[in-house]
Amino acid sequence: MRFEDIPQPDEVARASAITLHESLIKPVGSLGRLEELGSWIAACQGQSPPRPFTRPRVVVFAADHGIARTGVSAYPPEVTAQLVSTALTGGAAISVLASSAGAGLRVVDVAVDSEGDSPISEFKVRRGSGSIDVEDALSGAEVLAAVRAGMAVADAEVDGGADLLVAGALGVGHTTPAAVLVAALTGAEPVAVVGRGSGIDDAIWMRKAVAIRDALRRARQVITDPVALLRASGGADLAALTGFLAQAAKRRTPVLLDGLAVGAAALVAEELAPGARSWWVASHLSSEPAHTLALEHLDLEPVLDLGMRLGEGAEGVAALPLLTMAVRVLAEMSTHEQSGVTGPTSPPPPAS
Ligand SMILES: Cc1cc2ncn([C@H]3O[C@H](COP(=O)(O)O)[C@@H](O)[C@H]3O)c2cc1C
Ligand SMILES: O=C(O)c1cccnc1
Repeated sequence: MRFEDIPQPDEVARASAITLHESLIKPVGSLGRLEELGSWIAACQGQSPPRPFTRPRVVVFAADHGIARTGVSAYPPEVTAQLVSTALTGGAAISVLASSAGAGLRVVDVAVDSEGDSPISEFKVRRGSGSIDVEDALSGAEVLAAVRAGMAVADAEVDGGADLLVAGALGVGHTTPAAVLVAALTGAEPVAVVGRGSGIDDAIWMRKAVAIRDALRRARQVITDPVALLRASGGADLAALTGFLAQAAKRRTPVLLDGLAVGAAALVAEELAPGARSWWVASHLSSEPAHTLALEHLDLEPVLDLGMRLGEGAEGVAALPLLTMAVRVLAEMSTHEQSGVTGPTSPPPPAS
């Protein structure tokens, strides 16, 4: 599986937004990163000024992980299903943050270890995953089903009018496979990617480091094949996120990336769909060390550094209000000409 011909954002629209910024009533460049973000959205939409968002959507992929049974998380595996229910009824961090930022929330159960069908389990590929220190996370058929599920959700969201996507993941234990994917794709040593996840103590940290070392040994055998890597060392959430991020790019839809799990999937998605990263912005730098490595590898500069380490889309949606501001600046601010405000005494330096 490979995504050919990922389109690129429209550089004419980006240049036009940069020129528009120079004519607005503010010293040139004075809105800093907001200017760059606004121009990026103009490029993604292919028009300057860009349209303010009408349907931003947070999509959170939920899954359990076999490795969690070996004791690599601060919380027991049943918490995943409980968190999914809470996210749906409005009490989770992402429920509150998405609602505050004016974004709709969709939770997709791709492999939660729970019984029965529910409206969010349409794309469920299995319950949990294999314990990646000793076995594959998924079968060959399951990994393809999960990647395709992510693609189908991206298509459904874009067809439903989503004009900005935020990707998130929820699942006890997922910082372990995410760290393994990052180490595999960046060449980092196991110890450099072990983070505190959900708040683990030193004893759990040691177990997690061993699990990551053992899983990485297996991962390195399939390093050149992104789908095989997801099968061996990922999980259904990470695979679905990979499909989601690649397909969003294919559909010319900008995405705000979340924390470690999404950063790891983004690394895999860029391997499968070269150039897809032009459609993504890193919202926040997680305090997970592997997240820093993933963003450096992707050459993505995080917008925020608030000391968050949560995932579940919360880190991703945190930058949405800033992105909304960035778009509205271009769409609504007056130019010197419109307002009669005198421009600079000397011509502005060329935009960098
Ligand atoms: C109550 C609660 C809410 C969360 N929201 C996100 N996570 C985050 O922590 C988990 C990953 O960390 P680890 O790999 O250490 O298990 C994931 O569920 C992730 O989404 C949560 C974790 C908990 C416990
Ligand atoms: O960045 C993440 O995705 C993350 C970090 C800590 C715990 N859970 C998730």
